[in-house]
Amino acid sequence: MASQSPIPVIVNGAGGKMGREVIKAVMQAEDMTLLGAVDRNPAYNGEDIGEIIGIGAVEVPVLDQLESMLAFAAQEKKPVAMVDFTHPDSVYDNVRSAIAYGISPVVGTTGLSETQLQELAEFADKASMGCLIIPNFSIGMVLLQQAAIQASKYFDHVEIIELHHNQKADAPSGTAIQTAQLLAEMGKTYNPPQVEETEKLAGARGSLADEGIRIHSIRLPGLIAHQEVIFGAAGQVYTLRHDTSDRACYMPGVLLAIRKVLQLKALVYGLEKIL
Ligand SMILES: NC(=O)C1=CN([C@@H]2O[C@H](COP(=O)(O)OP(=O)(O)OC[C@H]3O[C@@H](n4cnc5c(N)ncnc54)[C@H](OP(=O)(O)O)[C@@H]3O)[C@@H](O)[C@H]2O)C=CC1
Ligand SMILES: O=C(O)C1=N[C@H](C(=O)O)C[C@H](O)C1
Repeated sequence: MASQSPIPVIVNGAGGKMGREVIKAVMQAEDMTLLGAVDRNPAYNGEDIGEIIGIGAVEVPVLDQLESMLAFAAQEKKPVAMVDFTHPDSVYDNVRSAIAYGISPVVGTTGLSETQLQELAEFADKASMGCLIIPNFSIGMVLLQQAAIQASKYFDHVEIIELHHNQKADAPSGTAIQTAQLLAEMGKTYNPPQVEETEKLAGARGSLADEGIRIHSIRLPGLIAHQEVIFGAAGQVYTLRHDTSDRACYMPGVLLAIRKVLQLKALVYGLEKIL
């Protein structure tokens, strides 16, 4: 694995909760090297990212401008990957800039709209660049989604509950939206109405996603990231649940995506496509 020269990696959102985990994972991966760390927080600018995240100096200063980092990385002789864990407001522009500079994006940031995803796919296609957009990097969630797809063949009623920490900007979660899409792709409409419903408080029945699937979002301190997919039928309830207790759970998926993105020439959405 380490016989070839290591993959240069930029981490955008390096000082955030996920960015910090990615820095540690890349530092430990023998086939990768940390080329750059970007974070908009002015307090981090010029500081060693290793010192900031508590692993000791790694000789990589934080830059606060992604554009400067990408311009520098574009001079590399080897293909470079950029991991983005930032914010729904910035991720679209970050991905466009990376592709424009010939840097391959691995995107964990959620909150991209359908239109934005479509535009990024067209942009990556035109540039013949790989781009991975992964709403959830944990293997447990891929397995839950596969189990849900199986169950959807036998159950016509399903709702999703996603539960996250209360620092999360977007709702519903990217994972819940993707789970609903996967179920919708099974070619049926769920939850045929049984009675005429009235919401006495707006939002009581959650948000309505594709094909009649409802998503309920809970935000509380003490939570990290959790999801239930609940199927119901006469006389039975089938519940699938995934819980995260540490953001380290996402790192095998992130490292796999960094390795894979450099082999791609188009945008790919979802971890299940690269396993
Ligand atoms: N795909 C997956 O498996 C996972 C995806 N996520 C997603 O990743 C994203 C980041 O999550 P998390 O690390 O928990 O969030 P954090 O808020 O901890 O970190 C986000 C980082 O991005 C920076 N940032 C915020 N807004 C902007 C902006 N407009 N432009 C540039 N940088 C910005 C923050 O800086 P500052 O502190 O200054 O605001 C911070 O450094 C979210 O969308 C989340 O849903 C999270 C976990 C797993
Ligand atoms: O914000 C988070 O924490 C998470 N975001 C992703 C999402 O929106 O699905 C993935 C995971 O749920 C954690």
